[in-house]
Amino acid sequence: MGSILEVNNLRKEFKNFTLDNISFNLEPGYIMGFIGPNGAGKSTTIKLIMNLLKKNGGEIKIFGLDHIKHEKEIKDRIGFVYDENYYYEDLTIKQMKSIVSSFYSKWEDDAFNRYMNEFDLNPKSKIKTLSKGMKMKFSLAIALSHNADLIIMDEPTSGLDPVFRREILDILYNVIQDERKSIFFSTHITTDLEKIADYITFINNGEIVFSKSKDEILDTYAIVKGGTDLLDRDVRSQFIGLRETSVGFEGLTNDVNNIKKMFKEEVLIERATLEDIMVYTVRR
Ligand SMILES: Nc1ncnc2c1ncn2[C@@H]1O[C@H](COP(=O)(O)OP(=O)(O)OP(=O)(O)O)[C@@H](O)[C@H]1O
Repeated sequence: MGSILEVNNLRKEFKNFTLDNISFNLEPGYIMGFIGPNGAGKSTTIKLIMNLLKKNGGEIKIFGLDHIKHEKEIKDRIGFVYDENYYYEDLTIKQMKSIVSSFYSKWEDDAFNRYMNEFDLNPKSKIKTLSKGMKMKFSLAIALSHNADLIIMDEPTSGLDPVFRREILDILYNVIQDERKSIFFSTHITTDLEKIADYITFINNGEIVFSKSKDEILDTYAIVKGGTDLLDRDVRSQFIGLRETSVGFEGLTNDVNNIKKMFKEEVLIERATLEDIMVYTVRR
């Protein structure tokens, strides 16, 4: 089976920002996390994928099909969760569901009702009375109730408490178990990705830093700690980012084997978290 989502050399120009040369692939059965600092271009990329913005260059294929030529067919198979609420505030959950469900050919009322119970939402509540977290739960219930093969979400866990976030992660993990579906979502909560993502795509300043498997990232990146006496120009250049204090240095490498060879027992090597990788890379 081919890729579920294929992005090649995607380009979008705004007056003060350019997203350029964005490429990555997502295969069936996997979860990809999309990370990057504020303003890196995550929402823009997601809007381009969903054809909510017009691209200036590149190619996007979903289920092997061009995302514009086959937009209707593709969107029937995508569950989309977006950080801005796009529902009619004066309608109840039930009324809104009736409108939205009519757009999907494989809508499943049983699944939706199950999520309503699971998420503790009352179908009679008006949308405008829902808290931010409850609106997110409603969006998720819609996205998960029409047999979508690809779930795309822009910061779905922001504004959710840790208990519900964990619940969501478990649900997402279950979604990919049949190995046909995939999930692509942006988040600032990198610990969530450490729990469930298979692949991480990291963008900064409108460009890809990497798009790799989480295991490969966590195997090659490391935090190195040592005394300042070890730092000369050559050594400094081995690090992606470096923080110096009066007693020593702490740096991020993406070639831990080389560092081990260079310094042997002279430095302390620790596992880098996704947050370390993001912070050091952005600050340089
Ligand atoms: N419609 C627009 N017109 C002009 N500039 C825009 C538009 N939409 C986004 N931008 C700019 O594109 C850049 C990337 O924004 P984007 O929302 O994609 O970032 P992000 O990675 O999602 O950030 P955050 O984590 O803060 O949500 C920003 O500099 C933003 O100002």
